[in-house]
Amino acid sequence: MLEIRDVTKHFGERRALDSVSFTVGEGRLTGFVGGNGAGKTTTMRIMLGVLAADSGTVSLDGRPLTADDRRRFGYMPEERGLYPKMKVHEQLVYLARLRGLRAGDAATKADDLIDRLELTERRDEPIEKLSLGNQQRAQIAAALVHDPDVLVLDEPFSGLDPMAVETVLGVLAERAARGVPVLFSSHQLDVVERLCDDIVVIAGGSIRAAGTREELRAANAGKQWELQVADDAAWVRELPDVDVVEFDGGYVLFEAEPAGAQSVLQHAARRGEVHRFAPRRPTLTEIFREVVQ
Ligand SMILES: Nc1ncnc2c1ncn2[C@@H]1O[C@H](COP(=O)(O)OP(=O)(O)OP(=O)(O)O)[C@@H](O)[C@H]1O
Repeated sequence: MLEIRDVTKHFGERRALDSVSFTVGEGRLTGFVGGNGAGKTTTMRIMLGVLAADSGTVSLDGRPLTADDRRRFGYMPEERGLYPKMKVHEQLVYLARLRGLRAGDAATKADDLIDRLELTERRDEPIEKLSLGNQQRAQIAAALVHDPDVLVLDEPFSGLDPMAVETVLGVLAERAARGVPVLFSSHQLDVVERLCDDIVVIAGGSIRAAGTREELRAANAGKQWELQVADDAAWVRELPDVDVVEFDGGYVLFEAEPAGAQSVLQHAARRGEVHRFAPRRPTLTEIFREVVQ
């Protein structure tokens, strides 16, 4: 498990991170979401040891991280850093060799990733000749080629078309399934919501929410309830302490305290058939809006 605890970082007078703590569990795909300037890149750089924290710790399986541990990390930095003139396969082999792989292994792993990330036809082209989306795939391959023990990826999905997002997701999910903790930042809340086991939300340099997708949705469920009945549900409007938010025939979305909601259910049951009654779970976009305020 990768753990960041109480990390604070200033740039001059400006506090970029304020006592940031969260964990990335083994085999968990963890999405790190936050608006521009929220502190994602700074947090990731500190995890990788590219930047020093003012205070706080980063540990792996309960021990402070060492330089050796970090050699076993796969990192995709915000500033993409492949050699423009080097060919895709050549570049990946070079990086794998730097990380200590033997020539034969490096070549096999490079070719596997090139195939998995659908770059086969670009294998022997220089990076600078690739489209931006394909350069991005090559960057992801570069972070994975030495079979890292931990993955930290800054915006791996930016600039990818929906098909490429699926391809990359598949590759990351495979690594997670082997037990690798995977942390990636993203602005694409729909991707994070669909894919992640765990979600960490940061705003203004502090963590605003963290947990499994379901925990976050349950914790932020608020006071909204959904009711679906067989007949017209206009009567809900007449009840005290209930605010109807949306209404369509037999469907009502309303706000109420738990006791008020139970009273709506009792009314509904007395009147006829109840098809559905449940607290409404917010989407990640709604939670995000709520917690970053
Ligand atoms: N090297 C630096 N010098 C001064 N300020 C910095 C530096 N790096 C980051 N900051 C500031 O720290 C804060 C956090 O920035 P960071 O890049 O970590 O945010 P982010 O969440 O990655 O944003 P984005 O999604 O826009 O990349 C911002 O206010 C930023 O201006």
